[in-house]
Amino acid sequence: MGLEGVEPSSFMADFLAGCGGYAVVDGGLATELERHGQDLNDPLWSAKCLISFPQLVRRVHLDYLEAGANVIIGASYQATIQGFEAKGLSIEEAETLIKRSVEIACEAREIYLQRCAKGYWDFLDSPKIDRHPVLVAASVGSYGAYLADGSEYSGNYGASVTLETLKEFHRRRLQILANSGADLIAFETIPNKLEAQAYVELLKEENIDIPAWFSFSSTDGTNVVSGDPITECAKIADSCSQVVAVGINCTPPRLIHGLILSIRKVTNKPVIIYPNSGETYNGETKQWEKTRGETEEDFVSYVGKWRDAGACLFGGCCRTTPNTIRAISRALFDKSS
Ligand code: MET
Ligand SMILES: [Zn+2]
Repeated sequence: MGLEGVEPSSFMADFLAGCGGYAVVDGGLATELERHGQDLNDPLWSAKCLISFPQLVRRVHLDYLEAGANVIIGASYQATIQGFEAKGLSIEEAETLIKRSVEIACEAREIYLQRCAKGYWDFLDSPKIDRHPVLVAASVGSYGAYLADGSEYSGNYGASVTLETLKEFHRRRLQILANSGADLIAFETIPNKLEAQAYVELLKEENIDIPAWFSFSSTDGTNVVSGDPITECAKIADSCSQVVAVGINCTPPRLIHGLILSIRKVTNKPVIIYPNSGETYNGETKQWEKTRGETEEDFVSYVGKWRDAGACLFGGCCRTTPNTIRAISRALFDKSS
């Protein structure tokens, strides 16, 4: 799609209008791959399946589209050149796999749209299914996600990691993803201000010509995981004309309402939210722990509140499934439920 001749702000406004005012984002990708039997306890996490089981990645994207997603996020969250090299792959192979993550999502969209065109879904009860637009977002996970040592959830990289370190780490993958056929870049689970700043500078320096969203994560409802205030992080996103949505992902549902209100104090850009299930990830044991996890119904009962607070794009992150996305879609669009 790209941005040639299109103002970033109208890109998102047009898309949201085409979706009926609000857009549905997909749910947890890694979660679904695991539910289908994949062991992702690996530094590459979901990106491991780009090597071992790409058909399953495509199937999961398709499941989310069938559940009502207007945006599917590719499997590049933890796909990095450095990570693939550590597995013995060449730089060329690593770059091909990163690009492949977007191609797989585009293939799923193609299959889905063909099925819609054939009227395959006529019997389904979703009135918007034959006309909902679909965007493919290329995922960029944080430097901490690559380290796979839990620092993705602390945002604490230590003093030796500077703005330049982060820019150099992200530069090449971002170039590849920007030229992969994706409609936009999803900077996800951003843990601190420094990394948001690095992304803003890279978007400019590399003349990236597709839009982006910035999505932060929080464990206290006021700050992102590093302790940097969400308002300061959202201001950095607001300063970049290429950013078409700002929001929160992989954060417990109960914290989302307050975070939407804080973000809206500092930006008029559309707000995107895709919370996790409310369980907590233990970086040491690499397990999700049910502290006060919400049920699917609890999660969905929040959707109206989040919409009233001003969010426009809604999905799920870790531990959410196509059922969560189907329920979100119904809550947003089906007046009878
Ligand atoms: C830790 S957040 C992960 C986000 C990514 N889009 C996924 O669902 O796998
Ligand atoms: Zn997540």
